[in-house]
Amino acid sequence: MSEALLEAKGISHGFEYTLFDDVDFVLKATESAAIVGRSGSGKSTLLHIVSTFLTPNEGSVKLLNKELYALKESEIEEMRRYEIGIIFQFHYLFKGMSAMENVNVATMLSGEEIDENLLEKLEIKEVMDHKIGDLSGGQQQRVSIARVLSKKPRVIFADEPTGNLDKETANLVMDVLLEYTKHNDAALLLVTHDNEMASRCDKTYRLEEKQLKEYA
Ligand SMILES: Nc1ncnc2c1ncn2[C@@H]1O[C@H](COP(=O)(O)OP(=O)(O)OP(=O)(O)O)[C@@H](O)[C@H]1O
Repeated sequence: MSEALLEAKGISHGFEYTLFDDVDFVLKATESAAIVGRSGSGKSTLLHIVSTFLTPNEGSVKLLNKELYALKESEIEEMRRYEIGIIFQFHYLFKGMSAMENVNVATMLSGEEIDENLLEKLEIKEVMDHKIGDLSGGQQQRVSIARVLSKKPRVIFADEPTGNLDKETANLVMDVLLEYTKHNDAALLLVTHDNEMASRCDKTYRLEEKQLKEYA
């Protein structure tokens, strides 16, 4: 059986009111899972909790066999830099640099070669020498995905990775993310409003009534 890369136990969190209560969640190697739910139900908050960015009010998160919120800040930084890939709506691209220079930063960290195939699949190969600021929002989003995958992360967290893409491009991005996950013994957790993209994952969960329920 595949090993668990992410294990969340008894997670409760909220701000003015409780968003979710006593949530358990496991994600295994090669597995992809989507979280859907109404706007404001707490999907992004849950994603932040399991991806190192927010300590829950209650519960524990084990990521790559490390008890997340017992780690020192420097260990968490290390994990973000080398072991996990984060694709959030706001992407952290360096605006003044070209797309290729941005991806180079990641390959320098991973010690991997730039995967030309990946750039081709994401349909950004032709624009890699353009400055980030000269690319469209959707192109920038795909450059940020190329950069994250070039790092060869073991777990990928994505918040609306296909949010501002047309359907065809969205499917292409999903192809790339799912293929990466299977071929690299990695895991993918994504938050989306797009049921069609969610249904392409191995598992779909809905956050409702303060619980995470798996879709049949
Ligand atoms: N740092 C914070 N401080 C206070 N309230 C917050 C904070 N972060 C999120 N919230 C609140 O928690 C609730 C859930 O937000 P969250 O972004 O997790 O929902 P979501 O399900 O991802 O929504 P959407 O689908 O609209 O992106 C919202 O009411 C939001 O205002």
